[in-house]
Amino acid sequence: MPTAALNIPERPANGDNGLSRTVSNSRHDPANSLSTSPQLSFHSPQASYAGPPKVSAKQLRPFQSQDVKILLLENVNLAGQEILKKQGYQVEALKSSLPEDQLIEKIQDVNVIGIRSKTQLSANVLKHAKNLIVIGCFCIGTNQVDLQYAAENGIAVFNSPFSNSRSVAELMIGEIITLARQMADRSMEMHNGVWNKVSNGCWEVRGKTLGIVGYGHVGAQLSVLAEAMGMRVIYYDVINLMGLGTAQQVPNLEALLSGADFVTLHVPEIEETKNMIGEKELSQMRNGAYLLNASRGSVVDIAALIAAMKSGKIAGAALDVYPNEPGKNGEHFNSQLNAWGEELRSLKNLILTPHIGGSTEEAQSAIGVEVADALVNYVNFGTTTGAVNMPEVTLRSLTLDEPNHVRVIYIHRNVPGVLRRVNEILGDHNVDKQMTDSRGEVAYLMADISNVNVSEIKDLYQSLEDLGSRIRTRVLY
Ligand SMILES: NC(=O)c1ccc[n+]([C@@H]2O[C@H](COP(=O)([O-])OP(=O)(O)OC[C@H]3O[C@@H](n4cnc5c(N)ncnc54)[C@H](O)[C@@H]3O)[C@@H](O)[C@H]2O)c1
Ligand SMILES: O=C(O)[C@H](O)COP(=O)(O)O
Repeated sequence: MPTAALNIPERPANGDNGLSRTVSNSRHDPANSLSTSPQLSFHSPQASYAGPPKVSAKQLRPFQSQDVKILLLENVNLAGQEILKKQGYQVEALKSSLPEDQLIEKIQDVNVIGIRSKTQLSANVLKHAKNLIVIGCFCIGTNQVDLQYAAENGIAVFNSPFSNSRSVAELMIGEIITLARQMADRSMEMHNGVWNKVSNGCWEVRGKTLGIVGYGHVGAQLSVLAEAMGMRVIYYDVINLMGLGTAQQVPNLEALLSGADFVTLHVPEIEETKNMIGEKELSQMRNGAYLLNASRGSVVDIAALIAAMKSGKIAGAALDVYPNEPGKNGEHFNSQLNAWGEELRSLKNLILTPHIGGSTEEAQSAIGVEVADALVNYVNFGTTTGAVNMPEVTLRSLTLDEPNHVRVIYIHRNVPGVLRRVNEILGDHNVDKQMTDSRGEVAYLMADISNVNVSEIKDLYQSLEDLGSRIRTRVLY
């Protein structure tokens, strides 16, 4: 009987139309569908994600809240954890990331996973995540997730695009002055009981030129702060952007490198930015210039940087990110992790920080709330606003005076003829509203349909599932 496989119950004997008991949520295997609440229970929306007050908004439930399993890794902020727990979801929160074998074991069981920059959600890991519907990156970068694989398998990915930008920019300002005054070395010497008062090679930053590579959220914040300290700002970006204040865009990377006293990197990790700063680029920098990297470890060829610092070409550097980073606090940063580890640590006027650019109380709680809200909205309503790998689709809420409505979500391959076939299926019902959009190979359709009873849901669900274009079908009510 198909109902068993789909976890869609038969119409109950009490005459209830059964909508409260029904859910369909599949990817490729209907056996992975999640079952639903046996009680009819409409909940008032949680304050954390309700947006503007909607007195009669009906909170859709994809399945019983306590059936939703969430795994949070890498010490996701408590503010975010609380939002998810308040929904009644099962939340397991770990402080560290997990090595691939442990991750593969854990991910098989969960519907939602929350990570930060360390956890690698590769295709190899995600192929084991048969119940996963959404990933929350509680950070800015999403390079650690195979976004395309996720989209093609109906897994939405959300991040927090700018909640830690200010924290990173402020750290850069602190580091620029620290490098210019060799402050880290002087402090280290004093910690070792050595008094070493020097002015040789120490500078004010006023009047110096800051070169920003990547003028996005972080770069633009930094630009404003640097000008306030009397620095001149130039920037290089692959797109034309209006400079803030008197900052000036330069036409290429070489112009930036040769024109700046301090070069700071704020680009994403993509193919084009891999080893973007290597031997050649370091040689194009001014003699005695400084390099700062708080973007991703893959952007700088560190062996080349070590050579440039040893030769005196580069007077100082600040690194917050590394090609290989420890998975948790207390692990060692040494040559076993990165071949040049010990050599790097021995250099003078080099600030090494453990990927703390976004690690402030302000940034972490803002990120926690933003990403947790996005996850709740996706799980409960199917809303993809802000998703980084899916078309952005939302519909106004269903209301409490629409008890027999359901929301159909259909993620499908973006091929000709699908909408016609989907609408033939939905057309047997009253389609109140519908929105569809595509992004690359994947399309996302959301439709609210009315006057539905349970047997119709089962048929509707199965008909959508049977279409060859289907990636994932969800029915929320
Ligand atoms: N160290 C940390 O804790 C920390 C915190 C936040 C962000 N980050 C990293 O910093 C990166 C930048 O953050 P953001 O919020 O400013 O991102 P963003 O997307 O707002 O800005 C990135 C900018 O880089 C530009 N860009 C892309 N490719 C480029 C190229 N080849 N050459 C020049 N410019 C290029 C883009 O056009 C964009 O303007 C993130 O992707 C993330 O990896 C690190
Ligand atoms: O991408 C980011 O936001 C930063 O790299 C910070 O990552 P984290 O949350 O792992 O510190």
